[in-house]
Amino acid sequence: MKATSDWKQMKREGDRITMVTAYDYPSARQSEAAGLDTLLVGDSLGMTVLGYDSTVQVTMDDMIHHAKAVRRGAPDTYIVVDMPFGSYHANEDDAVGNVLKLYQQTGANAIKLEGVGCLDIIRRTVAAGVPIVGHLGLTPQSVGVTGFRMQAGTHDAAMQLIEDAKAVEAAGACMVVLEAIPSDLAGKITSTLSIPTIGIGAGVDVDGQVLVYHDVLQYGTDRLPKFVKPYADFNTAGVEGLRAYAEAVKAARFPDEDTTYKRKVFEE
Ligand SMILES: Nc1nc(=O)c2c([nH]1)NC[C@@H]1CN(c3ccc(C(=O)N[C@@H](CCC(=O)O)C(=O)O)cc3)CN21
Ligand SMILES: CC(C)C(=O)C(=O)O
Ligand SMILES: [Mg+2]
Repeated sequence: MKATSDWKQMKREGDRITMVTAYDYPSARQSEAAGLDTLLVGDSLGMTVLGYDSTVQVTMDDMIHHAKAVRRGAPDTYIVVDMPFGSYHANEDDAVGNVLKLYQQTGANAIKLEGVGCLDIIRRTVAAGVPIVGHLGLTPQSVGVTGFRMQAGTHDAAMQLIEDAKAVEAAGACMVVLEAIPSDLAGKITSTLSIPTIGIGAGVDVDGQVLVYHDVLQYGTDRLPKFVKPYADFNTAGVEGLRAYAEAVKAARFPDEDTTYKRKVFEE
C-alpha cells in the first residue's frame, strides 16, 4: 500500500498517480486488482449508486457505510474518503469532530474536503494526525451556486485559484484534486505546488488523474461529463446478460443439469 509520504515523491519523480472512485466491495476489489494507486470513496456515490441528482443529499452515515465496504474490498490500497455536504461547515469544532470520526470509523488513509473555506479545519485535523486532500475548481457540493460547469475561466478567477491552491498546501494538505478547470491553469498550479495535483477535467499537465468508476466503465450512467473517456461498457454487458438470463428462465433452459441438486429424496 502507498503511504501519504509517497505522493510527493511520485510527483518529484514524474510518476503519474492513478485514482478512481470506488463505492462498495466489488468496485473496490476490481480497483485493487487493477493496481490503482489510490481509491476515492467520493460523495458522488449519492449520484452514481443512490440515484440522487447531486451530492448534497449524502450524509456522514452514507459515507461511513460505503467507505467501510470499500476498505473491506481493498485492504491493501490507499483510500481517500470525502467529507459530505453539511458535515464541515456549521461550526469548526463539529467539523473537526466529523473528520476524526470518518477517519477513525472507516479505516481511510486520508479525508477530502471541498473548497478553500476550510483551511482552519485542514490545519487542525492535520495537526491531529489525519492526512487531508483538498479539492478546488468545480466543487460539486456548491452545485446550487456554481452549477456543474467549468470553473476559473477568467484571468482573475484563475489567479485566485492559484492562491487558493497555495493556501490549501500551506494548511497541510497532502494532495489536491483540481476539477473542471482550464488545462493551462491546472499546469500552472501543478508547477507551483510541491504536493501532487490530481485532475478530473483539468487536462494532462497535472500529477495524476481521477475519474468516477461508473463513468470509466459506463455502468448505470447515460450522460457523461465532457472530461470522461470510457474504457468499458458495463451498461451493454449488463443488460445483455440480464436479458439472456430472463429468456433462459422463460424457455426453461435455466436451471439446467449442472445447476440442479439431483439427490432423490422420494421413492419412485
Ligand atoms: N458520474 C459522475 N461523474 C462525475 O464526474 C461527477 C459526478 N457524477 N457527480 C459529481 C460531480 C458532477 N460532475 C460534473 C457533471 C457534469 C459536468 C458537465 O458535463 N458539464 C458540462 C455542462 C456545463 C453546463 O451545464 O453549462 C460541461 O460541458 O462542462 C461536469 C462535472 C463531476 N462529478
Ligand atoms: C469527482 C471526485 C473528485 C469526487 O469528489 C467524487 O467522486 O465525489
Ligand atoms: Mg466528491
